[in-house]
Order: sequence, then C-alpha cells, then structure tokens
Amino acid sequence: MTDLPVSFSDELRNLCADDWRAATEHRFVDELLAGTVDPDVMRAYLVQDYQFIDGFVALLGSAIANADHFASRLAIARFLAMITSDENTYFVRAFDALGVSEADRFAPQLAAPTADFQALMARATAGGSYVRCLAVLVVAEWLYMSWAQRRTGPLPADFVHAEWITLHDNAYFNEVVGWLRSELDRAAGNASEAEREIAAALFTEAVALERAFFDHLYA
Ligand SMILES: Cc1ncc(CN)c(N)n1
Repeated sequence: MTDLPVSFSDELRNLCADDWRAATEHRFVDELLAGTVDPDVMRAYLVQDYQFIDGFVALLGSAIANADHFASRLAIARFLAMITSDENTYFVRAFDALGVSEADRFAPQLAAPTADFQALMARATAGGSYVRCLAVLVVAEWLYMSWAQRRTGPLPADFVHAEWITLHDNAYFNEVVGWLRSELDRAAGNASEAEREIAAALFTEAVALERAFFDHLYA
C-alpha cells in the first residue's frame, strides 16, 4: 500500500510538534476543561486574549482582501461575523461576570506573548498574501479546536469556562477549521517556494506563541 501524501498543513504541524503538544496539553487547558481555572488566571487570560482578538479581526479582513475567489471571501466573512458577534459578546459577558474594569477591557498592559502575537498578526495582515494570512489563521483555530476536542467529561458548570470550550468545539467551528486547512493546502500549492517558506515560518512562530500565551499565565 502506498502512503497518502502529507498535506502542507500536516507537514507544518509536524515541524512544530513539541510546541503544538505543549500548548494543546497545557495546564491551562486541563484546568479549563475541568472547570477549575483560578478566576484570577481566567481574568488575566481573557483580558490578554481580547487584545489578541483585535488583531485577529484585522487578519481576517486581510484574508478576505487577499483571497483568490469570491467563495473564499464569503466563507471568511461568515466566520468573521461569528467572531464579531457570538465571540465578542462572550467576552463582554465574561468580563461582567469576572468584574473586569473598562481599562482592562480596552487598554490593558500587554503581556509579552500578546504583544508578540499582535506583531506577528500585523506582519501577516500587511503581507498582501493569502497564504501568509491562512498560515496564522489555521494555527489559531486548529490548535484551539484540538485542545477543545480533548474534553471527555461534561462541560464545566460556569459559562465562562463552558462557552470558551464550546466556541472552539462545535459543528460550525470544526467545519471552518477543516475548510481553513484545505484553503491553506490549496493556496500553498499555488504559491512560490519562497512564499511557502514565509508561510511555514509564520506557522511555526504562531504555534510557539500559542504555547507562550498559556505559559505566561503561570509565570
Ligand atoms: C491566542 C489565541 N489563539 C487562538 C484563539 C482562537 N481564536 C484565541 N482566541 N486566542
């Protein structure tokens, strides 16, 4: 039997398997799935992540602008609509529940991994390249789906924990992740070797930053 060819997205994930595993099996993930994250840790995480979301929305906008098909633009725009509605209102409700101040919602002091992630997304956003945007988008959503799918028990009782899990493991989200991966594989197939190398570097840097983003919560 001949082996199936490895897709570009699988190849990239294999390149950074250690960081991928460390992030998806992180202490924060274990505690989130068990519903036992310390409220101070959850607050710190969500405050930093809201600043990540800002750059992420800009990155989705760039993917829409640089996509090579109308159908791709439509699919990304639908996903962007989910982020700016259901996901954004989750943050607002979670901030209310956790007593997060206005200053921390909109202008917190950035942790180093947050600032580094913003810089990475800004580079991908400004690159004028669909494959570069996709490389970072695929990490952000595939890695999150991977940890959310590790859940074997019931959802935690607290909505702050439960909804953050279900936002990253539901039928629509899982379909988006599969689609983003297939778009990355397709766009990489149409890109030059130099573009593929840039996309691979963005991908591996993003995986390392996902790990650092969780690590800093316990530093
Ligand atoms: C840092 C980070 N990476 C990914 C995701 C999933 N959208 C997120 N909310 N935050």
